[in-house]
Amino acid sequence: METLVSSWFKDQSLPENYVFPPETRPGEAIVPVSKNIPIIDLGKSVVGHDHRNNTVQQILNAAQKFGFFQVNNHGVSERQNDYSKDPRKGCSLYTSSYNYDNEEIHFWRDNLRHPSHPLDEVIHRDVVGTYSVEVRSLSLRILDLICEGLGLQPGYFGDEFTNVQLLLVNHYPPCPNPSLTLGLSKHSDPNLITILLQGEVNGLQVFKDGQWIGVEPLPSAFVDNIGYQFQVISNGKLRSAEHRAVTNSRNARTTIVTFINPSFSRIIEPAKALVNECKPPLYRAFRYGEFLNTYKAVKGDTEAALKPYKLD
Ligand SMILES: O=C(O)CCC(=O)C(=O)O
Ligand SMILES: [Fe+2]
Repeated sequence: METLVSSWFKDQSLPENYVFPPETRPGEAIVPVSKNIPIIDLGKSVVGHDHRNNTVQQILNAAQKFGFFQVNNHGVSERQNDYSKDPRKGCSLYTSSYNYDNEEIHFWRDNLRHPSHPLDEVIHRDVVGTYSVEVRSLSLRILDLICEGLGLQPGYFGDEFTNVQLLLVNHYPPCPNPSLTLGLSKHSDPNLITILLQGEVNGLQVFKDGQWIGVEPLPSAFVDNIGYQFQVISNGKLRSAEHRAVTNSRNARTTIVTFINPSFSRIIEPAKALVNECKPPLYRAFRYGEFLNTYKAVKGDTEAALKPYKLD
């Protein structure tokens, strides 16, 4: 395994193979934190029909407009999580990305990847197990609220749409030259929906209308974003927004990511209820595993990822 950035960054200037080309590096431009990405109080969705409808509308609007929103009063308990490496259990600790060997330029981050559902594969069962169960139920709750807004039946995303759940920890050490490199380059997430604990250090940015906007770090809130699969299933109604992680020279940043994924063999296609003569399907059916191969091959080219599946 390549050495983690965390173990060598201190006495170094930025190595050549972390310098992004001018068109993709963050540069010196200041990206303001946006107050427009909605922060939704999920507690309100349980106190009566009107509040619930209102929450559904807020989430749906955010998922359509930004592909991103934050939720608080989400029911996930606050706790300090402690993760470690266990090669026997499919838990992996690596630097940059799983594709290190094929990268021309590396990301300024270390990463821990951890299977978190089904639970019999889990280590640290008490801490990671509880966290995973709680975040899973939050994800399914958000999915149900979105289903309600889209006109899909509750539970639409049961079974094979959601049964692979991954937990990743990103660690971005302080960086000697944040303007030249990235923690993660521009991408959309390949999965159905992502639930991210951003912590208190700024760094997540969303690409909206040709501009980068910062996502406000709110330690007690979860950031939620729509993945490619949800864009397809919603027949283009929801957007899988492009985003990236920038670094900074002062503070290390650690984020905890939960990816909710379909199983590899699950057929993904626009939901029948969202397709009719006026709204023909925008995408052909494919298996999730097939998409993942395309996603890996196009190396973060967000246009190219869905291209083979688009119908004219
Ligand atoms: O660490 C972050 O802020 C973003 C992480 C992310 O986008 C990802 O892991 O896909
Ligand atoms: Fe992402």
